[in-house]
Amino acid sequence: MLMTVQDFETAARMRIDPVHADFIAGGAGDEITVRANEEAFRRLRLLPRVLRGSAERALDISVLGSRARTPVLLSPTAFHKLVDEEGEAATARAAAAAGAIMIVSMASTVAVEDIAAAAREAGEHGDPPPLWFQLYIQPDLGFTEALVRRATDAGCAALVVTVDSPVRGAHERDLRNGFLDLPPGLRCEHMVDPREGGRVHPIAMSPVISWEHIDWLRGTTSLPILLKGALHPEDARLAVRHGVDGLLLSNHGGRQLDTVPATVELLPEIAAAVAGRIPIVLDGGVRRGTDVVKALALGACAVGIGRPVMWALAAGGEKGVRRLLELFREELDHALALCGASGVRGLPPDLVRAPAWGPASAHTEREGGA
Ligand SMILES: Cc1cc2nc3c(=O)[nH]c(=O)nc-3n(C[C@H](O)[C@H](O)[C@H](O)COP(=O)(O)O)c2cc1C
Ligand SMILES: CCCCCCC(=O)C(=O)O
Repeated sequence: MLMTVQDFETAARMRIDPVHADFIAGGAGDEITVRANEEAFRRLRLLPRVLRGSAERALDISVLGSRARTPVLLSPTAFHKLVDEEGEAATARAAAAAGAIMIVSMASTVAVEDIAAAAREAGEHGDPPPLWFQLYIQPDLGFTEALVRRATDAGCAALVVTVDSPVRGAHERDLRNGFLDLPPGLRCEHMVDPREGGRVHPIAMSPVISWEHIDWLRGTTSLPILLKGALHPEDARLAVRHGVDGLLLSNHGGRQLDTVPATVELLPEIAAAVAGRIPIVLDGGVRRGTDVVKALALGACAVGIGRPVMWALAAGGEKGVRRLLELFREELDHALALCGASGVRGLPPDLVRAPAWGPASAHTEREGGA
């Protein structure tokens, strides 16, 4: 029975090519940050209040004009057709049914128009939250602008610009496995260039992308823009100054620069830097309802999940992702009830106790003896 995120991973591994499982699980370098994300959540403690709960908890959110029935959104992940023949269309149907925002990856194997159609189909009897679109700004700005227009026309309600990838992270598992390209028959649908008779461009990750490009994008679109992957508080302040509407506080699930801190560890500092001027969504290592509570109490308005969605899709297709999102909902509601909270909004930071991070705890660990 699929009762935890770990169960989905175990089930997925029984069904998919180990090379693809490595692509999903893996990170950059020694994968120190991959592990740090989950470990940081485990180290945090919840300190509940008593005699103040409510019969039902409100889990709905509204962020940058997008309303959702859950604060757990689907972070952008590439190549869903690697693990399911319907790929991102199946994921979108599950997200729409759960009332969850899905961020469509620029590197998706289904086109945004078809993903949007799938979401509408599943949300037919309700009102599904809109999709958001993730973008790597390409040095070819004409191509980038056309893609932004395409995502906008498809109904995407926000742009998530990934800025932690001036070059691609060193995914050593993929290098060892020789997994350097998509298998025949699959392609990044958004990289098909109509100007060049349908040639498929590689996604450029370019170190020349700068704040000027963010200014350019700001002038090109009226959609809300979130930056994904800014980790330094000074960059968070700069984002506000450059007219960015929100942050997706993310270290790319440990797949870009290895040894950067866990995102939840950075959250209080980033929240202080933006001081409520723009909303913060956090991803990286969110595996439990209690993790969601911790992130929201420390200043995020929502959280994203990456690998769990890929495992669920691989384990059970659309039904698998539906079950995963239901599981997060059940766990979140349960954790909130136990915390004496009436919903996901306005959770106070004193709900979370953090051990001393940094040199003091490192010293204690050494003394404990390894
Ligand atoms: C298989 C995989 C593919 C990813 N593809 C993208 C992508 O196309 N664009 C992007 O900005 N981030 C991408 N990410 C990073 C996720 O958006 C997210 O930041 C990360 O997975 C969150 O951490 P988690 O996996 O621990 O939940 C990818 C992550 C994984 C695991
Ligand atoms: C060169 C293809 C880039 C796909 C981007 C996928 C991604 O971000 C990841 O972490 O993997």
